[in-house]
Amino acid sequence: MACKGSLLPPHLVKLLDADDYHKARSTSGHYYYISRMAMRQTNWIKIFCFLSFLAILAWGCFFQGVPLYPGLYFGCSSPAWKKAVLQSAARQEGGQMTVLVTGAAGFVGSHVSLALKSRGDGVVGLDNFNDYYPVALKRARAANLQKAGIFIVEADLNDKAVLSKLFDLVHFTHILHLAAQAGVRYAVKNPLAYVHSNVGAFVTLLEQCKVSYGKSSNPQPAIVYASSSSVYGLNSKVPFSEDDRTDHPASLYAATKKADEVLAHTYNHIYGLSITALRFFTVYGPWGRPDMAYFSFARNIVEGQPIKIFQGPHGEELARDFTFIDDVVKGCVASLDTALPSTGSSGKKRKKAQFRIFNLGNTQPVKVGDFVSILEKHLKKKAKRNVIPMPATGDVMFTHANVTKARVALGYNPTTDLDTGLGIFVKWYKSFYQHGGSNEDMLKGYKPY
Ligand SMILES: O=C(O)[C@H]1O[C@H](OP(=O)(O)OP(=O)(O)OC[C@H]2O[C@@H](n3ccc(=O)[nH]c3=O)[C@H](O)[C@@H]2O)[C@H](O)[C@@H](O)[C@H]1O
Repeated sequence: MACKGSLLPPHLVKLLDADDYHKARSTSGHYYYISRMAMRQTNWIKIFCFLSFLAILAWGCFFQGVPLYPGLYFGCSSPAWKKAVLQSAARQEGGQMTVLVTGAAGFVGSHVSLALKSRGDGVVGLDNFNDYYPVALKRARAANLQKAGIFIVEADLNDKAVLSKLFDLVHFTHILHLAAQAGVRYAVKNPLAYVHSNVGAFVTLLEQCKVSYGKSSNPQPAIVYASSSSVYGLNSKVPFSEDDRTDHPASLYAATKKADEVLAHTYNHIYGLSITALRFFTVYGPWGRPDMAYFSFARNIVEGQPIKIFQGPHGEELARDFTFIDDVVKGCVASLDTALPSTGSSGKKRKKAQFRIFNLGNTQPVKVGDFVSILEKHLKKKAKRNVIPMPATGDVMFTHANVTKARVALGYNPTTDLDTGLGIFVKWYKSFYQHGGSNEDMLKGYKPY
């Protein structure tokens, strides 16, 4: 095929003169000669490889529903994508509803999706797999969902085209909207991420829900979504009750969650969407968020790194109403079960629709120092405590939920105390990130803000 110029036998020189060979390139002073025939063959091989690559890509994108790029959905029109969505949305024996869970690869979203699927409800997930914390953990949660038969549409909620295709395909009876830019402190660093995900995406979703099924006049879905204890902001009256005013947010995160509550009211009022807001109180547990204190403190303690414990301006300890994931899952499922149908149709309200707000807390606030002591006990290792003044990044001094309303309307009854819940978390943490295991490096280099 190719000969080094300096080694060409004399009979080939003749051929070269006859221009049957092509001077291809020069390397360290030597010319290479490739026959024109061989070149043509090589070019055909290249073209064949390139076309095969394109064919495989097109097959993956079209028939397997693989996104070409986040938000760019070739697959949304493909038979395989539609089949996967419809299979995931199909109810099994005992299932009463068909739910779109946004943020399905997130902490709370993955737990509730599995709970719904296990009792037979149809569940379709949606998640943008953003990299606020290591994506590998989200992928691992998504793999659990996939094993249970739950398909996650990989898209940004702001992508109207994807939403519209999804709603054309499936008649969702309920939306559990948990997708959000989470984290109180990171909002000082990246405020627009919160506006994009917590405000923009929520409005995009509400707009879709308001017009959904306009043609067939089916009811719009009922919506249950994640608000936050942070809306109580600088309030001093405890425990926090849903009737309290929420006009003094301490962080931009809290302000976006408050904005969601106000927006939800507007859509409920104008379009008859049935809407339930759930104010979560520092939810923790297995498969949790590595940016949160219980997780990042556990990691630092295990690795022998110091932890920063914030304290108030006069040396006061901060306290949180830490709430275990299993209790929150029960609250989410009960909210879906008790949600009344929306009353609007074709974008018009027919009559007043249900509008609810519930605290989902544990009702037993624990000081951060005591919470660290419980972690130390379960990890069997002392923390290197570094007590510092609370930075001006949006934290509040305490949270404490009154859950009477949720008890009455949802039968919500948190039963897991912090000691029990952290014990379960630590067990999961140690098995998931065990030394020498395949997940050990998952958090390498990650530092929560
Ligand atoms: O209920 C909510 O609405 C929110 O709960 C959660 O926020 P927080 O209550 O702030 O939880 P988390 O970060 O675990 O800090 C716990 C405690 O440790 C203190 N804390 C934290 C970090 C640190 O380095 N040092 C420290 O003392 C810190 O000051 C705090 O006192 C969710 O992240 C948020 O998305 C939202 O859902």
